[in-house]
Amino acid sequence: NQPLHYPTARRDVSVIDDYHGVKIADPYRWLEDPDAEEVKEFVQEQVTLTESVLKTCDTREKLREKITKSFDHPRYYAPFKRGNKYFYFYNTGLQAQDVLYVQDCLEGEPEVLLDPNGFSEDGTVSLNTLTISEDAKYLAYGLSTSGSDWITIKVMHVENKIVEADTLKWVKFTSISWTHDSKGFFYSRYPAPKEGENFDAGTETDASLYHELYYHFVGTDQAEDILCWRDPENPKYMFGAGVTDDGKYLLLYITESCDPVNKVYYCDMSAFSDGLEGFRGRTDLLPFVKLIDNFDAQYQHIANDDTEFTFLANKDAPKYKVVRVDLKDPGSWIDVVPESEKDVLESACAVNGDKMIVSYLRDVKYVLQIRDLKTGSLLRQLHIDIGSVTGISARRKDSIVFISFASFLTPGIIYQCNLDTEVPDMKIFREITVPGFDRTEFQVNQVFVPSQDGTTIPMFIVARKNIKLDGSHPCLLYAYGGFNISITPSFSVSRTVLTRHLGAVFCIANIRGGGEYGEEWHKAGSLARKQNCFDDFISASEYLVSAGYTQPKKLCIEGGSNGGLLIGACINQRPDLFGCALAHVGVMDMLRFHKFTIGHAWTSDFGCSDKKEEFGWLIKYSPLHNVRRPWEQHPEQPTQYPSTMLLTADHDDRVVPLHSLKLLATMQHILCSSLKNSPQTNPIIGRIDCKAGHGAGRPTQKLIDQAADRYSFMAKMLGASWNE
Ligand SMILES: O=C(NCC(=O)N1CCC[C@H]1C(=O)O)OCc1ccccc1
Repeated sequence: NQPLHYPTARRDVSVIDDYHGVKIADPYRWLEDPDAEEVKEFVQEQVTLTESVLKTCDTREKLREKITKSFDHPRYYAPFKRGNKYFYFYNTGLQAQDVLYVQDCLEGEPEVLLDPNGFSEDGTVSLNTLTISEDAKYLAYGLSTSGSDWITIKVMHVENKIVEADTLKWVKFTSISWTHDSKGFFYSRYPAPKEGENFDAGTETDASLYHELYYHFVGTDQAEDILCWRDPENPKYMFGAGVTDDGKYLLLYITESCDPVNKVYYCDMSAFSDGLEGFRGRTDLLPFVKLIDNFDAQYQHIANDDTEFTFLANKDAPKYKVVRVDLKDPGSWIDVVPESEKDVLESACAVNGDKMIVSYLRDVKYVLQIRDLKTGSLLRQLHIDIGSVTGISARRKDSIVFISFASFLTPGIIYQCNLDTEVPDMKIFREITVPGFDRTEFQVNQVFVPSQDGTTIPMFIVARKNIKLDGSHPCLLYAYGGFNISITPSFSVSRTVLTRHLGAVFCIANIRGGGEYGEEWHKAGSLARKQNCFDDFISASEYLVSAGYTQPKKLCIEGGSNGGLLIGACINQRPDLFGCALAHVGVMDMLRFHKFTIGHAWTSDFGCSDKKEEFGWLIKYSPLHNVRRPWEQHPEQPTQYPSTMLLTADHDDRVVPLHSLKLLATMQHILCSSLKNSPQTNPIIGRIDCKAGHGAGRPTQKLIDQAADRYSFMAKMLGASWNE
């Protein structure tokens, strides 16, 4: 490929920070201001460069066509019952956003209740959250614009579909929970950010601090909302509230980071003679009792029978367990379902009055059981194939529950399970089929790969049947590795097109930092041990080469967000091991991430450069600070960085675009532009989207276009050929 003309970005060598005595230059600091003309020019130049490269990727239009065709199939989501109505989301195939339907019974005539596609021409307004009142009288929903985390809450009257005047602004990271009198709901918000002229919510990078819990009465202005809780002494604290099934208690969850730990306070609302009316206009907060007032563990409410509360918890149980406490005797906790030796207790949901559906993760595959809510004893194993339970739609009062399932070769099945019958049947309620996808052509296997320190890392490998292990296959390896998040089997439309038409092998490595084996696995890939994530991913890559699936120049690695950090760190540490790298919305400046939007909440996995010891961890792998010329590092075997695409978007206020912009400028400077005949001939480019964010709510067309761009780039750089 002909040498590219990279834009030259100004280097402000005067910006030098002192971290505990260590001087660190940050010449692209100016790229941190999204409103600066110079930054907009930098972005535009990168967009032009990237478009010039993508034009040469000759599978781009074929991929766009095939992915569009594959996407064009009806997609149902599990129904959920509220009051005496059923609700469900459905997409005919290529609709930008899924549509909410309502019906009087499962066989009833469905009606469109809420169609987010009507909120914008280009589908960039999405439904971020939705909660229906207990009697199904009202629907409260949060709309997000251009993929930003900011939402605006609206209220709709379900019966006549009239949207009330209520408009709640500056809401972010919230649950919505109605009081059972349907007079209003609890929600969380931030103070309004300073709105300069033409303020474009979601492009600002200000830190999100001082979260507050409010109660909104339907039919009133937000200004009259009742402030229920806040904690100005702890600006990082975040508040989530939920009304218990009996309508009696308000549970307040307090978190201060992304660690699976939270405080639990409760308020007995039955003590209020007239609901929250009595609190109108008052300035004191709601009277909460502090059940758990520390961050030692995570507690998630499952059910309560008056003062007897059942929680899913990880207190002294890194693989989680079900516990119970009586509010009258808050010191004595009992185990209802003890922690399992091997399996991670992933979820527990009270159903059919006296039962609970629990899901376990066993070597990254799901196990589903019905247990007695009181005693925890096992009643029934629900058989499911290798794959993921992607949703359990059930309430304690329901005897009919819906279980959503998907896997690498199963686009989606919704099972209907009647818990009243002796043997609960798992009947197929809906099944998603993808045009042109024939599962019999593919095989999935799971291997366990030793990492550098001997830890075995699970990896799923999806390939066409009977491929020769001759190292000839283009291979796409994906991982995440953080925040206690488990990457379990899922179906991907674009991936099926890659395996079908480019002969690609697709792999997911369940590296440390995730939740695959519980809290120990998460901690083993965090803080001082974050390097384990990179070691695991490199070992997984080396396995794919040594086992004959692929070879370095045919191996593409991909990850997003914390997974984008993974990609950035790995191409710095082993530029020789990969032919292509795709890093989505990566956290790339590990010394400054905590200063922007919600980044301060991530110090639980990363640490913080404000602390000397933690600065020592971060400076060693921070992508932005570890770009070096491989041909200078190892003159004996001249190598270069893989072809690299950094993807970001202007309204990403989860991981602000400055991370990718600063890394892009740094890589292009060090590796590409500043040397005349630089050995770096593999392109280093950025795909910067507009009216788009971190990922949630992305409209179908943008999903397709991005997939066509990144995978046609991959195909060209790996030399993969198209077979019809
Ligand atoms: O920040 C996150 N989640 C973590 C997240 O989005 N991360 C963590 C690292 C970068 C990015 C990612 O990997 O998607 O969600 C916001 C939130 C809500 C409630 C309490 C705390 C925080």
